Amino acid sequence: MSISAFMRIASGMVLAQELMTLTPPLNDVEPTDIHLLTGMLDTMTDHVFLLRVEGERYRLVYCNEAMERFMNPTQESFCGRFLDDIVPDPGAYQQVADNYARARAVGHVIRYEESTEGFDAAPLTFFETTISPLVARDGNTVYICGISRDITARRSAELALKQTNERLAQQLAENHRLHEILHEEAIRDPLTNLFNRRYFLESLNREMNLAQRERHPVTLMMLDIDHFKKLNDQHGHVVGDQVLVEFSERLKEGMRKADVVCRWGGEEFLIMMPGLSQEDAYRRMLEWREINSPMVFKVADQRLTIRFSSGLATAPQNGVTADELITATDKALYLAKEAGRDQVKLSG
Ligand SMILES: Nc1nc2c(ncn2[C@@H]2O[C@H](COP(=O)(O)OP(=O)(O)OP(=O)(O)O)[C@@H](O)[C@H]2O)c(=O)[nH]1
Repeated sequence: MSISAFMRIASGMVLAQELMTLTPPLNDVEPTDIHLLTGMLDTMTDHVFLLRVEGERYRLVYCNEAMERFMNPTQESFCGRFLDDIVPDPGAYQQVADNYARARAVGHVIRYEESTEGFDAAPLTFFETTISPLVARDGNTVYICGISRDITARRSAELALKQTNERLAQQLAENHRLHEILHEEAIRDPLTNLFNRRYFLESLNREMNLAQRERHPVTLMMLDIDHFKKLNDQHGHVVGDQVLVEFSERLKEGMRKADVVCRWGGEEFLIMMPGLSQEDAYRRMLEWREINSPMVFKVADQRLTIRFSSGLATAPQNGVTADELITATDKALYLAKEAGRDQVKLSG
């Protein structure tokens, strides 16, 4: 007979003796029942153990073969040792002891997850453990019996799944961010960051339909920097670009949130003002001009002064489609240019 087989039989006998000599007795248990039981327990892959309660300490009096092999590969004597000796790490021991105290307090089976972190000579493994207090007739808990199932593989799979999910969530957020950037780039003019022509036309068509249904006005205003070619010729294209950027900023600052400000092309800007009558839009434009015309910039140590012309047209009186309204606005702007520039003209 091998040493380990002998030890298993001895362990069964120890358990039988343990349970039979209890005062007061645990139950009407026969030694043959115990041998049968330990034989069965040794066929299990789960860890089965029995701890005797000795004051505040727990002494391991039985563990099945699977647990013995796992915890004690050197085959040194394992049963009979106190738990605080088997689990030397105070934090890890406290966790185990807390669970036992909880089971003793509630007086029935409890289940929890634990790991071998802080255990002596055991590889890091995760267990799902079920323990039960065995209570003697006098009401005292004399044993804690338990069964631990190795859930390391499940835990690893769960962890891998969690990590995969986190990665996917990150990827999704990144895709969303890129999508937003692409969308922004698709609707904005790269130099001035104002809305581009395509976005403006989409918005205007939508707004015109809504305005028709709800019977509210939509006013368009077109602005064009006067003699911009001259500015470019005198100061260079780069300075011209800076003027366009600065002019766009001031334009945005002066408009309402609901207004759509667009770079229509070159040095031409188009603004949609939903719900604003021509009179109100005109008044606002004059107020804005008071502050901003002439517009003075300091670009590359030079003081530049620009002036601009604008035209206003309002739906429905100057046009009921987007095309009609833009044409009317363009004509009003042309009138302003024809009249000597640096002014606002109304359509019709
Ligand atoms: N710097 C710069 N210049 C531009 C840009 N787009 C168009 N332009 C210039 O804007 C100028 C527009 O000139 P014109 O259409 O003759 O208009 P203008 O000189 O402002 O004359 P009026 O509008 O009649 O007052 C041209 O010289 C274009 O090259 C741009 O993105 N950057």
